[in-house]
Amino acid sequence: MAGKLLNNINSPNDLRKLSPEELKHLAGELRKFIIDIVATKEGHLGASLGVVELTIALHYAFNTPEDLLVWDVGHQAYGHKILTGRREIFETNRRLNGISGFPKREESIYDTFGTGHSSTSISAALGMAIASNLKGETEKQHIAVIGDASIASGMAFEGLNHAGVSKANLLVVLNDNAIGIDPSVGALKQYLTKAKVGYKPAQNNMIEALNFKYFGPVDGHDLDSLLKTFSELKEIPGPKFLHVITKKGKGLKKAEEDQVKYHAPGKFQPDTGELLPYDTEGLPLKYQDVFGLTLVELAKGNEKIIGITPAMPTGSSLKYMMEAFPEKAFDVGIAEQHAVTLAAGMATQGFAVFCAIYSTFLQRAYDQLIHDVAIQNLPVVFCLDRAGLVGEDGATHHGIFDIAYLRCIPNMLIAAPSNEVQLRNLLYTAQLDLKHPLAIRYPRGRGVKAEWDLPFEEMKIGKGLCLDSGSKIAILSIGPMAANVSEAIEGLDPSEKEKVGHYDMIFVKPLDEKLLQEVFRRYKTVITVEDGAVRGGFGSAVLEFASEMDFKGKIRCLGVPDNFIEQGNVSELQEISGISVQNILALLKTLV
Ligand SMILES: Cc1ncc(C[n+]2csc(CCOP(=O)(O)OP(=O)(O)O)c2C)c(N)n1
Ligand SMILES: CC(=O)[C@@H](O)[C@H](O)COP(=O)(O)O
Ligand SMILES: [Mg+2]
Repeated sequence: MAGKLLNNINSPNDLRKLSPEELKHLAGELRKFIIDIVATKEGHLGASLGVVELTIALHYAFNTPEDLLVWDVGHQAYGHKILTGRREIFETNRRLNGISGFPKREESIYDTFGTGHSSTSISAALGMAIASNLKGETEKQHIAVIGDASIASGMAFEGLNHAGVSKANLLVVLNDNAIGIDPSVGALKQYLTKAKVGYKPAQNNMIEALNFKYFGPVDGHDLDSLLKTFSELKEIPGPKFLHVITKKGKGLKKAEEDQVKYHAPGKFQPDTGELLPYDTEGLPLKYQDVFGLTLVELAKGNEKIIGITPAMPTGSSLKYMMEAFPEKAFDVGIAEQHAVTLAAGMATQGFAVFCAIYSTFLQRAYDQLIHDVAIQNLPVVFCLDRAGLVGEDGATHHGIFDIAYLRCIPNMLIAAPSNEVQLRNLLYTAQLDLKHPLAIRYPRGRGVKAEWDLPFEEMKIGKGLCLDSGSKIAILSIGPMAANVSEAIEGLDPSEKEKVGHYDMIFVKPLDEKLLQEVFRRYKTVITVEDGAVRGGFGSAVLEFASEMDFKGKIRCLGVPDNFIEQGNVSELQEISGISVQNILALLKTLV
């Protein structure tokens, strides 16, 4: 499927044998190859299309893998993967047992640093550059490629601040396409926009103020000028910064026109970019939309409601609130730490703040959760989207640690709805008169109910539900695992079924101790099922309480095991983790 030139590129050495004219043809072939594969296998499209020329120029001009190239986030590194020996296996991208959708050290020597979360590249490349100095490798080049949304994050600035007073041989390449997943936000974006249109960077350059030598802006689709610039930059020691202007989705008209949609568009026609029709008729709504639409509904009746998202308005569906109440909904950019403390600040002033963050990205703001929210017992509501196994994004993105990392924080309440109606009612309850911080975790993808927008009902904090009572085994599920458990029970024979009770606990903290005491009295065997890390998670909470109660029966905890789970679809990953319907059914069969 690859074009004639690309077919012969098995490493950057092959690339370096081509003439500048051939490199331009290669760019066309590489772009087509990415489009053809992503069109059928899905994945992140726009970012990789935007850096085709930049990728070729970097590998051509620098001596990779001796020179160390670090990609920020890594969703734009498809071209890099294809040019560094993974062309033949690129169709396994993001699949079970295939290659990762992000750079990964164990996958290739060209992947110098594992990524997935943003804004780490400057610190990582600086670390490598300082290490090279210590080892006396003075010729080595270190390059961080970072996007305009990712560089606005605090961590990137921590890296720049340090690099500016170092002797590190570091080149920061800013890939500025003026968009993240959604349009970039903030004062830095305004500054970069001015720099592009001839603002006098020499007099007023914030990058130079940080002791970097500033170059650019250059057209990131002009291979000749990229090659010339890189060959000059190689000769300049110390921290350098190159501002490159690119277009996200470059080369596929539809992707250029709708950059948000084509960040990761799903399946499409490779020649036209037309999205393949996907019939959603009769399917339940996505959890994210239940969150986004419910928040708007609640905000209509409660003027104290505020919404915050760090850079994921579309992914979290906070966009609905941003459209309906622009003055009360904030996209703060890739700034999870700021988002949490901003929410805390607003909460001190009596607002009902809903901070929508993907579970995996909240990891960034752990101290803020403890220091700024929980110690002050501020009633911020954390809407943790993408909790559980997320699928094809893999180990960097699974939202599996939240229960364990939140459960140990005093004052923190943790809920996990098992369906959309519960999610709505939890959101409703959260804005009534919340006394503590509350995390509501829900999964990626669609819910389970045909009807989701039923009238609101207040939920009792810390109250679980008995879905089925039995005589021998109690299964305690949390969140969306209720559906797997119910289906597994359905797979039992009627005589087996009556032995199994099922409890949808809804709250991890506080646990429904009254319900648990009843369970411990009634059953000899208890199974807990969760879609998060089994160590320290919901099952551990039940074990702790069982020990306090001196429960004499057996407890089995099912959840994501103590190793990192790679990419695959969610069903495959649930099976590997031992929490699929089949896994639960098989266990029940052995126990009844
Ligand atoms: C810490 C963190 N927060 C949020 C995300 C989700 N995310 C992935 S890519 C992206 C936008 C990145 O934009 P930019 O750096 O401009 O790169 P581009 O996509 O334009 O190439 C975001 C918000 C993430 N990966 N990591
Ligand atoms: C690279 C990255 O972090 C995001 O693009 C992420 O893949 C989005 O995930 P969702 O598809 O679940 O919104
Ligand atoms: Mg960008």
